[in-house]
Amino acid sequence: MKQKIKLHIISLIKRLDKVNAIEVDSLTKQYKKFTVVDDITFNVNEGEIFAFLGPNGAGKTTSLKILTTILQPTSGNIKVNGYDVLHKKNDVRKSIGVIFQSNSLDEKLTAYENMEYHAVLYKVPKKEIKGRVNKLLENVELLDRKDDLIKTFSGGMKRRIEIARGLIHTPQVLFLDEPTIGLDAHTRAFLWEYIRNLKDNNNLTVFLTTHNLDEAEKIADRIAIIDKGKIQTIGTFEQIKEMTGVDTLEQAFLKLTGHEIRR
Ligand SMILES: Nc1ncnc2c1ncn2[C@@H]1O[C@H](COP(=O)(O)OP(=O)(O)OP(=O)(O)O)[C@@H](O)[C@H]1O
Repeated sequence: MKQKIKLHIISLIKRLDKVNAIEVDSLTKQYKKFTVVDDITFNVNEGEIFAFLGPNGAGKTTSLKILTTILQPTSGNIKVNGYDVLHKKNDVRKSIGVIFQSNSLDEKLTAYENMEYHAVLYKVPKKEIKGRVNKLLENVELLDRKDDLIKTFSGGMKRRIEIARGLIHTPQVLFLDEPTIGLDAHTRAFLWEYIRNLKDNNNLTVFLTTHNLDEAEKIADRIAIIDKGKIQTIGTFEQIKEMTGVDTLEQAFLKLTGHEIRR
């Protein structure tokens, strides 16, 4: 309850002060002498879908891990939902949902049990758990499979469960690392629509990484093109096309980086 009130107050302050959901100032991450993320600065507005578009090894996952408090930056100031990621780790964690590339579901538990376990971890009030789990399973069209073991699910179904699970504690910002990688066209389209609906209906802020040009174009409000740890440009699809004087995101990427996104 206390946490709910706190989140509500922060959301009100944000609206009054127009505080960004994510603020990144001069973020750098180095491993020994190798700079993986190179002095990047950007903001994400509340209720915005923001995509980090770049090839393998560009530094997308590393950035996402820093924003979600899993990795420490070498330098830079980062705030998520108004909380500093270095000094207010727990507050950041409570206010976000994170879905990683690899499956993190327990294969030996049912869909319902996986969701319930997560709800307990995130201290969702006991009497609200059943309702929330069922609603989210319904939203991802898997309510009829709630008592089936995860090991019997397809890759696309698992991804839908993971996203639903990431929303169980009603986070304000959802982080998705390559949300539709390896999925068939139908599941991809379903998830794109689902993510857009979350933004439209719940004012959820979404930060996603992708190397899929189509994905960035279809669902992102703004796109940051990242290559070799550096942000090359940030803007809407239309702005990026205009800035680069080309017709597609693929051509814009080539023009900005000098190489294709798939190397
Ligand atoms: N612990 C580590 N030690 C050294 N180098 C690392 C470490 N983690 C990542 N890297 C390197 O940092 C670079 C960026 O990796 P990152 O995973 O952030 O890229 P990415 O854009 O998310 O690509 P992908 O989609 O392939 O994950 C890569 O060259 C990777 O090898």
